[in-house]
Formats: sequence, C-alpha cells, structure tokens
Amino acid sequence: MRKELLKKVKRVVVKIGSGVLTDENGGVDPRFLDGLAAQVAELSGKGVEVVVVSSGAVAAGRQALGLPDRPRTLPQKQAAAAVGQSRLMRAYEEAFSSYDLKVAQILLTRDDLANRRRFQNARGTLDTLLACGIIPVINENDTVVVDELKFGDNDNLSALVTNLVEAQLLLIMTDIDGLYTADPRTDPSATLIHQVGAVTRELERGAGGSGTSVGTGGMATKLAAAKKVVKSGVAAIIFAGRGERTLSRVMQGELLGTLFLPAGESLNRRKHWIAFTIKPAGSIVVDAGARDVLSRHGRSLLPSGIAKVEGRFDRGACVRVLDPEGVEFARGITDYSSQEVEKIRGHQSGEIEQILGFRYGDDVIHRDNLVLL
Ligand SMILES: Nc1ncnc2c1ncn2[C@@H]1O[C@H](COP(=O)(O)OP(=O)(O)O)[C@@H](O)[C@H]1O
Ligand SMILES: N[C@@H](CCC(=O)OP(=O)(O)O)C(=O)O
Repeated sequence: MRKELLKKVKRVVVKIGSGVLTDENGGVDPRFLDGLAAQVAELSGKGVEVVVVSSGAVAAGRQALGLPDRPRTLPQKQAAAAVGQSRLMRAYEEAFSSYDLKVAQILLTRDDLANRRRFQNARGTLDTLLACGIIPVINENDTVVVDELKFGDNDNLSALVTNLVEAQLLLIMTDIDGLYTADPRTDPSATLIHQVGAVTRELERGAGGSGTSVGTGGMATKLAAAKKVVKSGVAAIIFAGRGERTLSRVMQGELLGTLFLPAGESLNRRKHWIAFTIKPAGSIVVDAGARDVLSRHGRSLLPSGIAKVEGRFDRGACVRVLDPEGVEFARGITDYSSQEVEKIRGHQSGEIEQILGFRYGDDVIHRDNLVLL
C-alpha cells in the first residue's frame, strides 16, 4: 500500500519542526541540515520535486537575542523570528550548496493565501522555482503577522502549501516517531499508530500539545494538517526527522512513522481553499431539511432553508454553514450579504427580486462554492 502510494509521488512537501532542526542550545543544527540536504539531493536526482516548509526562526533568533527562555510576548517572538530567519536561511544555503542545490526563501501569511490572486501568484513563483531546480524553503512571515492573519503553526501552513503546489504527499518530520494513542511523554502506555484510514475524534483526543520549549502546536496541529490533506486525496506521513536517513527511508517505503491514507473522494484545489484557507466571516444556520439536501444530495443552499444569520459579511465572503444544533457541517462562498440574507431567509427564490429589488441568482450558496466538511 505504502509503496504503491509513494510510486506516484512527483512532488512532495517536507515540513521540518523546530525541535528537529535545532540542537540542545536552540541554534540551527548544521549536522541535521547536512543530512537533510543529502537526502533532498537524492530525491531531486530521482526526479521528485521537493518543497520545504521549515520552522526554526524563533528558536534560532532566541539564542541570538540572548533570551533565556521561549519568547513570551508577540513583539519578542517577532524580533526573534527576524533575527533567526536570516540565520536559518544562511544555514540552509550552506548545507544545500554542498550538494549543488540552490534554495529560495518564501515567507507567507494567511492573508497571502486567502487572497485568490496572491494565491495564484505564489503558485506561479513556486512552479517557476521548481522548474529551475531550486528548493523553496517556506516559513510563516512571523515578523508581520498579528493573530487574525496567522497560520499559527507550520503544520497548518504545510497542509495549505501542499494544496497550493498540488503535491501528492506531505511529510511531517518531527521529534517523535509518529502519532501515538496518547502523548508518550505523559502516558507511558501510549502506542505508536502505523496507519490511519480516517482521522477520528478519538485520535484527536489523544493528540496533545508540544512537549518541548521550541515546538508549537504539538501533535494536535499535525493531525489537523494530515486531516486537511487527506481530504484532497493526498497522503501524509508523520515521522522522526532525526535518525539515520529517515527521509530517504520513508520515501523508499520503509514502515516508519504514521501513514495517513488519502480519502476516497477528494476535494478539488479550489474547494480545499474554500474549506481551509479563507477565514469565515460569519455563519448561516439552516433548517433540518436544508441540511439533508445539502449533505446527502449535494444541492445548493436556497433562502428557503435558512433559519438564521450570524455576523456581518459581504457578497463573496466565506461563511460557515451550521445545522439546527449549531454544528458546522459545510462552508461556502455566499452570493448575498448578511443583510440581504437576513431579508430573504425563509422565502422562496422566486421572491428574491420582489424583496430586495434585484437578484443575483436563486441560490445563497451555489453548490460549486459549497464544501461539506
Ligand atoms: N498523541 C501523540 N503522539 C505523539 N506525540 C504527541 C502526542 N500528543 C502530544 N505529542 C507531543 O507532540 C510533540 C511534537 O510536536 P511539536 O513539539 O510541536 O514538534 P515540531 O516542532 O516538530 O512541530 C511530541 O514531542 C510529543 O511530546
Ligand atoms: N514560524 C515559526 C515556527 C512555528 C511552528 O509551527 O513551529 P513547529 O511546531 O516547530 O513547527 C518559526 O520559524 O519559528
């Protein structure tokens, strides 16, 4: 199964966590990077395109700023990232040049990918770099983001990048050998899970936060990232980045880490972007009948099935679609603003023009713009 999946991989996103990349003192570990560069060179030699998503800027900057501990305030973290990012890239350049590989720095914020034009632009740049045989090294643009514009963690970023570049595989290299039933740092009875067919609530309950002073998000964010990529028919493997040539061994099909199998039905790239990249601006609560036709029959959302509108949003915004119990089951792009939906909710589509004085169409969310979660 693994080998079959891996054979199809022409483009892979490799995410590297801070804990893997830094040594005991928090600085970038040149030995790790040298090993990584050798393995990336091997993959490139076999015709596999590699995109790296690398953490480590804050950890590398912390040491340079002389902070004794993990930065506490946002400005401290941003200052550490500003100092650390250039050190990080210098270390990448040095390590990769020994194997005749060039690297390129790409810093992204959530806003960049949420804007469809910038998303397409980023895609164009990445495609061009890969066509030139250059290895893109992506990180969050920590120095400029405030909370609402953040990916928050690079696991999430790596899932969105996988969708952006349409890679067939996401590899998450971390400081532990995969997903366990519970955090083994706190639960000695936890066991390693080798393969995941579906990300269940039980798995999510067992995936905790980071166990180190440099990591962000822990296993919970890795699981969330894997869940996002499998939805678009892509596999993910979480495995230990340290250890003898683990990247090459995983790519050869050795049974290391935890493999997440791609979902049978997959979202196209645009629907994946609607579901996971843009931030919802509000919510639409639907009645039970509408929930059924949307989720079972893949229909569009009409005004007649809408019970309530929450928040303020414009036409073209992304909104959450909630069932009568308030549970989100879909997301979509709305054709009407919150004020307009408020007026037409509960009415037949034929009445829209009479109520508003104009109409864009019969649907509030067309099925092409609606994603079931
Ligand atoms: N169920 C689990 N299985 C494995 N690790 C877990 C689990 N729950 C929490 N963790 C913790 O997640 C850590 C890895 O995440 P993190 O520290 O954020 O690493 P990275 O810097 O690679 O992103 C592990 O070292 C472990 O302590
Ligand atoms: N952008 C931050 C990394 C944030 C992050 O998610 O870290 P990690 O959990 O180690 O992957 C940095 O470069 O320090």
